[in-house]
Amino acid sequence: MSTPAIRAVGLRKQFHSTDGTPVLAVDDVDLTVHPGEIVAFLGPNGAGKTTTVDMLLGLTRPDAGTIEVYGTAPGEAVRQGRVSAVMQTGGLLNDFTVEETVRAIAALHGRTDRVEVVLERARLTDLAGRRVEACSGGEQQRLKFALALVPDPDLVVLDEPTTGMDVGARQEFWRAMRADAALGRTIVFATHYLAEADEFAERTVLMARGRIVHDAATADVRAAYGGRTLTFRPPAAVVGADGIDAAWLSRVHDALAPLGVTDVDVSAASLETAFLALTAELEGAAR
Ligand SMILES: Nc1ncnc2c1ncn2[C@@H]1O[C@H](COP(=O)(O)OP(=O)(O)OP(=O)(O)O)[C@@H](O)[C@H]1O
Repeated sequence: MSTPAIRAVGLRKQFHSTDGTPVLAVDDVDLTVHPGEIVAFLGPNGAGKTTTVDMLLGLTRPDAGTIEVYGTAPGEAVRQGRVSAVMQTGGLLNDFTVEETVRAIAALHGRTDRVEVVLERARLTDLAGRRVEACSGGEQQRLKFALALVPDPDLVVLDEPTTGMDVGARQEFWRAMRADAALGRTIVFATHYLAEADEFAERTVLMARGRIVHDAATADVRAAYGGRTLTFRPPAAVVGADGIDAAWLSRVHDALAPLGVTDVDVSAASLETAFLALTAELEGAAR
């Protein structure tokens, strides 16, 4: 069996909040990721995703446990160019163009031969001459992705790379990632969004309160946690400016209760659902 891309055993990290209360950010995490896997770390705010990622990159030292990346200490793997990261925050120089930024980092790595290919992989070739400050948030994240690819790493770690992007930019980002991953790179990313794990990762590690609570094929995690929502359209006559007529809704509740249906929820379609429906409609109309 080849050396695992990541091997963590009994990882633990504790912080102290401002009032001195201990916070166990990562609590006894065991994790093995094999080369070529695409793994999502999924979990709510404060689950411990970023702390785990930081330990993976050698940015934070665990209080207990061990972590190896390709059989060596994380910091060493980063120095060897085997691991790169796309972090939530982090500096890009506003006055540089996209291409100048990539060239500068490529020169530092002694890999100026990689400039064209990484621009292409991050779908930035057409934006090469644009100044960083004129790039959208999504384009700047793709630029960070391009920079991460410069040393041709075996493993790319992304910490919530699409936070703050609109749906279109998110999809563009993942298109670039997916094309690159198809070439065999190992990818680990942290996200809040089940949809991102669902679309992109073959394996999902679900974290909550510092622990791994589920680690399985994404399809299985979806089946266990995704749930299903049944939606229906009420007749127009019961929908007014203030929403659905309360008496009518109460009759719906009464009718459904004997069937064992609970948590009947009336909500506006999410932005994502609405966006996808709209684009499908537009594509349909264009055909
Ligand atoms: N430097 C720090 N000092 C004190 N507490 C910290 C520190 N870093 C993280 N924590 C705490 O550790 C816990 C885990 O945080 P972490 O950032 O790893 O979670 P996360 O899953 O990445 O969350 P998010 O999705 O919000 O980024 C949280 O309760 C957080 O407040």
